[in-house]
Amino acid sequence: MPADPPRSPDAAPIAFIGGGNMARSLVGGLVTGGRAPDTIRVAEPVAAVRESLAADLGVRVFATAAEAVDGAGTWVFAVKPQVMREVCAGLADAAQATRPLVVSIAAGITIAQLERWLGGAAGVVRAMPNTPALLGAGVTGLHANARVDADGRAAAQALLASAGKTVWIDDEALMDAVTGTSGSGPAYVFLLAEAMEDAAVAEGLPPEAARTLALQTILGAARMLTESGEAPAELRRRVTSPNGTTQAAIETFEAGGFRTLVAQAIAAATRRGGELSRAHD
Ligand SMILES: NC(=O)C1=CN([C@@H]2O[C@H](COP(=O)(O)OP(=O)(O)OC[C@H]3O[C@@H](n4cnc5c(N)ncnc54)[C@H](O)[C@@H]3O)[C@@H](O)[C@H]2O)C=CC1
Ligand SMILES: O=C(O)[C@@H]1CCC=N1
Repeated sequence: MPADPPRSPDAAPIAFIGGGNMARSLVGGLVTGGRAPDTIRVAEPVAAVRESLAADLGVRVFATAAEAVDGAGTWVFAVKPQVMREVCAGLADAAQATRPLVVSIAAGITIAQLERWLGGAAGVVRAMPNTPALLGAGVTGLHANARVDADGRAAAQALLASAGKTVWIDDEALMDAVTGTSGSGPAYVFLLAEAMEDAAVAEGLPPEAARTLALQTILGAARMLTESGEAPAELRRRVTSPNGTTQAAIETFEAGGFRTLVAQAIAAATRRGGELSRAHD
């Protein structure tokens, strides 16, 4: 039997407001990392989601945010940008009374907005994780306002580190670019997987073989990218024999404007972050 992970029963309670996909990934990472589940309080209005969080992870669940934040020193806002203003307004009195460390993972929503909606003068960390957090293989960009002290920054970093790597971003204006690169980024790789699989089937491969070939290629390439210490361009060069098959494919990608298209896609996602902020102010 493997040893149980170290437990931290004395850890100060942490509250999640919103118990959807990203919250589940982050809470799962915390529990796997050894945080006592009964120190995690999750507010989630959908009963079925609430019950499955409690059953799967052993965390304490509540129907309302006000109940979940009671006694918690860190509040993680994991609701959609559309409802963030209303959710914050409902907690403003409690925020002013208890001055929690606020962590928001909502795309686009700015620290100034969060402070304003919470009644002013809050220590806020804006974080942008991504779904591989579910496997502990995520990456999160983090930006803190000046009201967050070193302990608060360390606490926020530890929280997100349970989901994977963390990167501090000094300029909050760049958080939408983080969203466009890594927050939305897993979907770009999934799209590539779909396209490779479809193309393989179009070349005559059986669907099951096409999926295995495409997915394992992406996994192997991702591991080489992260484990070899080599630059992506160098790894690509080693696959590309002169006048070989890879060269034929890469020339086709380049002629089709692949790099420009990727840049345009990330720019569109980045712009949408700003639009979400303005639309839900
Ligand atoms: N899904 C992703 O890949 C990523 C999402 N995000 C951000 O995370 C946030 C949540 O996204 P998801 O987890 O994907 O959405 P989701 O829809 O799975 O989860 C949001 C949850 O909030 C709950 N909720 C709604 N109103 C509430 C309220 N008043 N109080 C408490 N909970 C309430 C909903 O019932 C839902 O379960 C969004 O702001 C999104 O921008 C950030 C990084 C990546
Ligand atoms: O698509 C979205 O708006 C969210 C934020 C990053 C990933 N999913």
